[in-house]
Amino acid sequence: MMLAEGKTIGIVLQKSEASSIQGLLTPEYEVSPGQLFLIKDNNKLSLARLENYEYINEFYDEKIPIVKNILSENTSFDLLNMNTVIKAEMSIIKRYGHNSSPMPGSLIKTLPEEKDESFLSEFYGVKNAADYVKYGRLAGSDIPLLLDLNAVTMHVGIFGETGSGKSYNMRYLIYLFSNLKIMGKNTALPMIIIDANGDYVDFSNINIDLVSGGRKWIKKYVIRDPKSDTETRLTIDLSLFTPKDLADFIISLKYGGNEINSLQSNLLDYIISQHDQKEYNNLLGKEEGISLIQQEISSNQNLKELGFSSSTARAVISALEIFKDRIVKRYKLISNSSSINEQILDVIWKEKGLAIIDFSADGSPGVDIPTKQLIVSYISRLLLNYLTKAKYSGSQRLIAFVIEEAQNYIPSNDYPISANITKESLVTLATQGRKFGVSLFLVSQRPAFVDKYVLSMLNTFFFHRIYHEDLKYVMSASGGLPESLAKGLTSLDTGYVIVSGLMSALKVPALVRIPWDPRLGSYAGSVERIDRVLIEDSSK
Ligand SMILES: Nc1ncnc2c1ncn2[C@@H]1O[C@H](COP(=O)(O)OP(=O)(O)OP(=O)(O)O)[C@@H](O)[C@H]1O
Repeated sequence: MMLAEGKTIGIVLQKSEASSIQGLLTPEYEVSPGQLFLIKDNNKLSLARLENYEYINEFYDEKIPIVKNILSENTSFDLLNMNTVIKAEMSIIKRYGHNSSPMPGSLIKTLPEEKDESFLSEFYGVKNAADYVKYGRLAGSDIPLLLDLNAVTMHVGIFGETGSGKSYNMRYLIYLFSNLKIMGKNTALPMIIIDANGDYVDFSNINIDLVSGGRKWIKKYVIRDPKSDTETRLTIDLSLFTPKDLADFIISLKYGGNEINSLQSNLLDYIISQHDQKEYNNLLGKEEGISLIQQEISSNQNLKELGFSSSTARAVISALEIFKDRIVKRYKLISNSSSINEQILDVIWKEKGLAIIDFSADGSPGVDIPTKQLIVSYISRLLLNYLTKAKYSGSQRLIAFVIEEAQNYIPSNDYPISANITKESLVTLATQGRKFGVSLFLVSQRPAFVDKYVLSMLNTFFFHRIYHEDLKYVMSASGGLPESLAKGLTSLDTGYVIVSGLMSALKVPALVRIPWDPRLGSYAGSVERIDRVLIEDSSK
């Protein structure tokens, strides 16, 4: 079958190295770097990406006196217009059933308007386009990019500066992954989302219909008293942590999360280690339990021998007091029957569920970063335990874990936040996840501040407009982008994204437009238009 083609807009004039060609395009057609075109050499079709272009005029040559003359004439602009063409540099990124590069004289064509499944299968060279998720539109065309769900466990990064459209993109992805149709069956990707700013909470109530196509279970978790039956209080189970993790956490909480006094932490580690793991929730999750531990410290005769001074002991007792006030009394975070546990993960798997952990100021008022880290670490451990057990008992499962503001959980060394409790468990998830069926989606405004090792384990990227300082990290994490796309990355319009990596059926980085859908667009985290807010009637 012959692939459909679009309008002819230019001609190839020269072919250089292996996949590089030069051509002329009509100036009537607006082009942008990174855009894709079909090249037709007799009956051989190739797909090419526009790398560079410039508008040139036939009079453009400073040495010719005519230029001076025409510039003083009124009609000069018309003249210039008439004789202007676009000189384009392109590279061939795909050849359809042949191995040659287009010869001079080949036609340059826009992508066709056609987008039925047989066309898409042929265009991308895949067996059956219906097995893929149709995402956005290739820039300058109506053709969706096909995403391969099979590569989702190779982890995904979504990066872009504030306001570049990350949350909208994530909402769009959640929407797509919530309404999958595979071999005629409705299904969805089970997901747990760390929602930093309440960007997804509406999916659990007012906009539940957008995500319930393939799901039978959707829940929002908060760290306060639930206000309605669509909310569940989040509680966690401390027996998943080691005494060292807990000691570090409790001591660091006292110092705002950024410092650990190792003597104090060692002392508390020693005390917690005296107890069975099953007791941790009763001991550290209840006021009485904490009093018991405090007494154990103050009455322990061995501490001096072990090298701990009484002032260290007093400091640990006061750290436990802070932990009690905040984690136990205020957040009521710890429970033997935690509200997210392996049974719930099983439900999330079976019902293709969506769990939204609302870390916004509304869902988790006043909750500090160390506590959020404890929760993220807890969920990572739970996920790995659950999926590992499932795998060893012979059944492959899959749960995606979306982490917004990833720099707070797996910071690079340059980022002034310590995150020992999450870093290790997330690195394990990233490395082991593929085997056991975890798919990490890391979302961040500042990829430069995300741990390099974890960045290197992501294999699919959605790059929105990024800060100049992040360019270097983005380039190295993604294994390089073609210059045409890289140079536009810091000025990309909102609504455009560069998709690269294993999930993309195009195999090479592509510039994609994410269509705006007002139903997906109105949500808690979106910025209101200031001008509209200002003219709203304040007496209402
Ligand atoms: N695909 C799109 N098409 C048109 N407009 C868009 C698109 N995506 C986002 N926008 C606009 O850009 C605004 C910012 O988008 P969004 O909130 O997704 O950015 P963000 O990168 O998540 O920002 P932040 O990091 O501050 O959360 C949206 O409120 C919306 O008005």
